[in-house]
Amino acid sequence: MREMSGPRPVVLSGPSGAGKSTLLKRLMKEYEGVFGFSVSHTTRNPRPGEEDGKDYHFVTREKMQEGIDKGEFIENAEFSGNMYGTSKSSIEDVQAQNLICILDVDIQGVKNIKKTDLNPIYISIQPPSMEILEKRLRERQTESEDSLQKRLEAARIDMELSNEPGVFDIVIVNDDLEEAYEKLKSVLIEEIEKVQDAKK
Ligand SMILES: Nc1nc2c(ncn2[C@@H]2O[C@H](COP(=O)(O)OP(=O)(O)O)[C@@H](O)[C@H]2O)c(=O)[nH]1
Ligand SMILES: Nc1ncnc2c1ncn2[C@@H]1O[C@H](COP(=O)(O)OP(=O)(O)O)[C@@H](O)[C@H]1O
Repeated sequence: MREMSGPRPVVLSGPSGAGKSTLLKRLMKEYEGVFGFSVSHTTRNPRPGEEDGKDYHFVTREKMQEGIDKGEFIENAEFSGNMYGTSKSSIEDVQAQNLICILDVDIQGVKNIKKTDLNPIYISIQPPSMEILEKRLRERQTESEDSLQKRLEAARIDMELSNEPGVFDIVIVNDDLEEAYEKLKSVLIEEIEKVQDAKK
């Protein structure tokens, strides 16, 4: 599946509420025509403002399981009571355009992608502390209390595993947003310039 000459994909992971989407949206806006987002499938309900086919492919459990059984996914996981997964075509669609494919997956996704030949750059976005993470998740106002607690529980596991050596190429602590964004850019600038040069 990996095009040897194409740009290396990027996996962004880290606790829910760490700031992955915020950083990603900014990156994709600043470097239009450089990145392509791998649109995952999920069984969770769309949030206000989320678009089907853009943020996620919103599907039923039955539909998702059917795709998994057919071998259409490179990885899938259960997170906070819902199914999430990366389909092969979501990555191929981006790679066919010679863009840097960005995947936003949880820690189970990271472990399973390591078993494939995708060979991405692995980046973990971490919150400064559990307290700040909880505050940001509450202020985002997207989760029920139950869903919030499940995310915090998963965050504890994520924060432990992410500190193990060799799991991530880089761990970025998202305290000050500007600083975190600059760090993310500096990690990716080499790949960004390759794509920009190829277009000239
Ligand atoms: N393994 C895996 N995890 C995913 C996928 N898509 C999203 N996730 C992860 O699922 C978790 C929940 O995502 P979401 O419901 O959008 O909530 P949010 O992270 O709080 O905005 C996050 O950790 C995502 O990184 C996927 O295709 N595979
Ligand atoms: N550095 C930061 N300082 C303060 N708030 C932030 C920062 N980064 C993100 N946020 C806010 O925290 C919340 C969670 O960020 P989000 O990007 O949705 O996280 P994720 O995609 O990792 O779940 C959002 O409301 C976002 O606006």
